[in-house]
Amino acid sequence: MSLNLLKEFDIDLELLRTVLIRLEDTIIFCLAERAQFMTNDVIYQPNKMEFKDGFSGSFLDWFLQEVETVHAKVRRYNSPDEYPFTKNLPAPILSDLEYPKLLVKNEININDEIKKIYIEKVVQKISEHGDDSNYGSAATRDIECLQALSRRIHYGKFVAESKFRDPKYHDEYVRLIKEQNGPAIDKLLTNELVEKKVLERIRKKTLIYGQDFDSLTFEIVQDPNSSGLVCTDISSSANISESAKKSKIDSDVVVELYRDHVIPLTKFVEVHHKNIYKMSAKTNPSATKPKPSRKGKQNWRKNIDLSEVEQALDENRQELINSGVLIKDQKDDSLFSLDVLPDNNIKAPKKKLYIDTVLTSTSKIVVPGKQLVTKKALYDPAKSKQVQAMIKKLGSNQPKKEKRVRVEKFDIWSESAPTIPRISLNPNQNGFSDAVFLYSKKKPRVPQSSIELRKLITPAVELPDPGMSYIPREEDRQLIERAEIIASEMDKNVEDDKTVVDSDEENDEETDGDNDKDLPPKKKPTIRKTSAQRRKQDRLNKKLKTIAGRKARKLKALQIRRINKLKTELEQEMEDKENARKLKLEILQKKSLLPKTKIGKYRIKPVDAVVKLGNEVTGSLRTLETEGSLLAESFVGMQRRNLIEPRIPVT
Ligand SMILES: C=C(O[C@@H]1C=C(C(=O)O)C=C[C@H]1O)C(=O)O
Repeated sequence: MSLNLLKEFDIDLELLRTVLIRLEDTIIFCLAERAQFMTNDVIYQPNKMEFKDGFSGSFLDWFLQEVETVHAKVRRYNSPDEYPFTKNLPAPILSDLEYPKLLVKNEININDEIKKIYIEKVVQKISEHGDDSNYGSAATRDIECLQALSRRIHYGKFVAESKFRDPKYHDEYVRLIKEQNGPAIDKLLTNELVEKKVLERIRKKTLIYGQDFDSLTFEIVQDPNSSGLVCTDISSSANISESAKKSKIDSDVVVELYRDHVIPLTKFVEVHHKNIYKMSAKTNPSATKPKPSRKGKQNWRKNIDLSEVEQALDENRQELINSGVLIKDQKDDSLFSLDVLPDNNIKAPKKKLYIDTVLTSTSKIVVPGKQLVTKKALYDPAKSKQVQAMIKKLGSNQPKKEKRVRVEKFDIWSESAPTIPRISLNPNQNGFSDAVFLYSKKKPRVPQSSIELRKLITPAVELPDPGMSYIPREEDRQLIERAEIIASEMDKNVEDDKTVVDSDEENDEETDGDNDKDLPPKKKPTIRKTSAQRRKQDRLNKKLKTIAGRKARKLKALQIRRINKLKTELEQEMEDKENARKLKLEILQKKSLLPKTKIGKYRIKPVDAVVKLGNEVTGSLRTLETEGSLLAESFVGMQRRNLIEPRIPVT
């Protein structure tokens, strides 16, 4: 039976259940009708067909949109029990019908979920897989099935409203709604006995409606309670396997559809419909307890102020429109998510940071023992183009390159320093890096501490020579005088060396300057000439060549002579330097063996021999006192041996 919702009626639960039972038949017959056709999956897939009106979606969606547009225009969806699958339908072209306010206003619509389940789970089970091109017929049956399922499931709103008003459970509902306890509301709404009956009835109906009636035998008799006829003693002559094969639709599929989808979705709608009261329970407790109506149930609302309920419903409606589910019903992980994944768009900066370039060391100075700077990193004039051009120009009279010698690693603390062959530091001959190599491998001169020296040549306590306090021995004094002469010579030599080295450096600068002048001039850009100009130029060039040739030969001979002369001078100079260096080393060697003349700023003043002359000795020799003081002499001796620093006594 179907309710006329335009009329006020008592929203009685049993009445509502009869509507649901009636809808069972509709659904079973619609499914049986759809089962005539193959699945024709292409009608559910978007963009498989080209629509001339530019629609982009599936064939079924297009069909639904067109059908529901017409239904919307004739205000089908103003009815509280009708819900469209298509969004943004046009407004009715007829004036609105006035429906009694049975339900609080709400927008709960789960048709998307219903369509998804129908296409993916129901059609695939009631129809044979394949494509029979009956796209229009199949889609028409689909729309009938979808609309019947949608009505049945959304009837849950009426069932919920009816149960909420039941005085026996009203307070319990209000308490659970205040607590927003969805599961408890679901439990209170559930009636397992009714659900069991529904499934049994579905099974029977599907088996009977679906089977072949010709094989049935039954009595048709007058209904004693009405003028109608009824069937009795129904039996089937077909055997079981035959009847199952001929059934229009598989009863298991329909029972499964109700058990797993229709009943759960109906209760989902009931719970959500109940929840939309939650705001009223919270904000206006009095509004939740309906006052007993003086004129029976029909007028019970007239005594209650529902403005707060309306406002709460509007807020909930907005939540349901936005997300289809009330926010309080959603779990935290569906509302919030942690972004723990790395963001791949952030690319490491490719460009080297300026600070890194500033901080990287570009020094070419090699720390001895550290990783040598590679040859490439160092400028090597022997390899530069200009030098190569100059060498070519001056012919092959260049001094032969000395063989590059590598020395092995050695222990710098070993007693004997390895003999390192002398290698010229001229970058043209051995390569600047070789020179660096040698210097970095040369045994660093370990300064001998003066204490060690003293151990070598002076006893810890210098005993005064016999007669020292009076007159030193002749040979001793001569030795001291000679040492002083050598020391003064050495100082003089050091001065000379300084001047010699300076003059050498000046010479080097001069020759370098000369070299720069000899470098070949930079190329000038060539300008294209006419043939006459070229011929004239050739003639000129020939002339110049002969002149230049003569000049060049002269210049070359001069330079070659000059080279030889330079070479002998250079060798002589190198030899002198070598000798001077050897002499200097010898002197330094000898000097290093002598105790330091002084430490600190002050020299030890030479002490006159402490001796009494003949005319100073008076009186008896018995009363003669010793001259000088052993302590003082030892003190001066320690200063002389650089054990203590000579100081000027502060008086
Ligand atoms: C519809 C009702 O509420 C629930 C839903 C049912 C259904 O969808 O068939 C059946 C019983 C209840 O669990 C009802 O009580 O009749």
